[in-house]
Amino acid sequence: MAPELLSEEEIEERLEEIEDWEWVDDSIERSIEFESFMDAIDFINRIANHAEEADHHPEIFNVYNTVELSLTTHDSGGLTHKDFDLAAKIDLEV
Ligand SMILES: C[C@H](O)[C@H](O)[C@H]1CNC2=NC(N)=NC(=O)C2=N1
Repeated sequence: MAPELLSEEEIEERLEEIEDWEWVDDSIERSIEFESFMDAIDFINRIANHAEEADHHPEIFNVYNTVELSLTTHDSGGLTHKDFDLAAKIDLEV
C-alpha cells in the first residue's frame, strides 16, 4: 500500500530536520557540489544502497562534480515519510 501523503504542516516540520533540502511542489530537492567527478559518483553509489534498502528511489542528475537530487513518492502522488527518511540518510553520506 502506498504511504499516506504528509500535510503541509507535517512537511514544514520534517523540513526542519533536513535544512539543505528545498520543498518544490510535490518534491524535495538538494544540490551538492563535490571536489571531483569520482567523488560525485562514489556518493551516488552510496545513496543507491540506501535507496534499494528503502525501496525508494531518488531522481539523480549528475553533471561533472555536482549531483542534484529530487525525492517524491510516485505511488502516493506527493511527499510522504519515505522521502524525508531517505533524505536524512542521504545527508549522512555527503
Ligand atoms: C514496486 C515498488 O516498490 C515501487 O514502485 C516503489 C519503487 N521506488 C519508488 N521510488 C519513489 N521515489 N517513489 C515511489 O513511489 C517508489 N515506488
